[in-house]
Amino acid sequence: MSKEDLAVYVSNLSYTFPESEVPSLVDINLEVPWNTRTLVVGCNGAGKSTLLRLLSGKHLCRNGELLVNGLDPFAPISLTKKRQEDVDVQTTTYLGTEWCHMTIINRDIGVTELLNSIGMKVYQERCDTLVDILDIDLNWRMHRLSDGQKRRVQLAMGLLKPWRILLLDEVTVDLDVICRSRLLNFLKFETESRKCSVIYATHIFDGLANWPNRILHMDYGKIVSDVDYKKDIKFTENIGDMENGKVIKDENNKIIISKVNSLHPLALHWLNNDLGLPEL
Ligand SMILES: Nc1ncnc2c1ncn2[C@@H]1O[C@H](COP(=O)(O)OP(=O)(O)OP(=O)(O)O)[C@@H](O)[C@H]1O
Repeated sequence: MSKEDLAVYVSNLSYTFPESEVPSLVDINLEVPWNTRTLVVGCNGAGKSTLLRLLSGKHLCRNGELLVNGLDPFAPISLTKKRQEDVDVQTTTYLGTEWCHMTIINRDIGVTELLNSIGMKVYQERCDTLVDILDIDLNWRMHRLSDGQKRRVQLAMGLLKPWRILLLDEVTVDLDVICRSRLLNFLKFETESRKCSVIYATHIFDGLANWPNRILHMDYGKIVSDVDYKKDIKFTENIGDMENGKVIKDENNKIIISKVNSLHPLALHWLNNDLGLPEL
């Protein structure tokens, strides 16, 4: 497959912020196919946001090559030749945590007005779905919302227009477990039903089993592990006399994860009860 036909193609990409002497990304090589969900994992400062922001065209890449949907993400829209099939689709949608702190969002403005301003009527069916799964009340006023409620509005706005590549930068951190799980299901459905891919950087792994196709581990600006979820990972009841939640590699280099103690099912159970919903 040619690099233009991939969702994302990155070759020998290094990036140093203008104010910095140390590179934030070092020789990144990455190919992301269509209809995939990639998780990006790493310590604070590992380079996850920098990578996602470069993919979204927020910073100019000077060292290396970067293509998103076959296009240079930093090139002005007027110079990019969109394919006919992409005319009604956004190439990238980047959703980061900073949105909720913008003054414009924290005004006395209604959710319906905000959604209308970005084309709610054009995407009415998608809008209804998003309002439903994110449990949004269209009468909400932004300045009176909790952080998690603002986040849900951000997600509904960000996901309203269909995108080819969705870059999620830890935006699910303040969602409750039900909302997060519905959102993840929606994104899974999207990637399975139309031409798109999701790259999701997170520190929260509860409820993510069976979601990704691939997991990238970043450290000091480099991709240090690249794991195929189906091929390279196996969950098992227990590994010999090892404690819960341990990880080993077997003789074929497959990653074996033993049973994990998690409070996630309990939280999900309680919140489903609170909302009068059946167990998923
Ligand atoms: N605007 C900036 N100017 C200079 N250096 C920066 C800037 N933004 C980030 N960095 C540096 O780049 C490196 C990677 O940061 P990045 O935000 O990509 O990490 P991250 O993996 O997303 O971390 P976190 O999990 O904390 O969000 C860090 O060393 C950080 O200090």
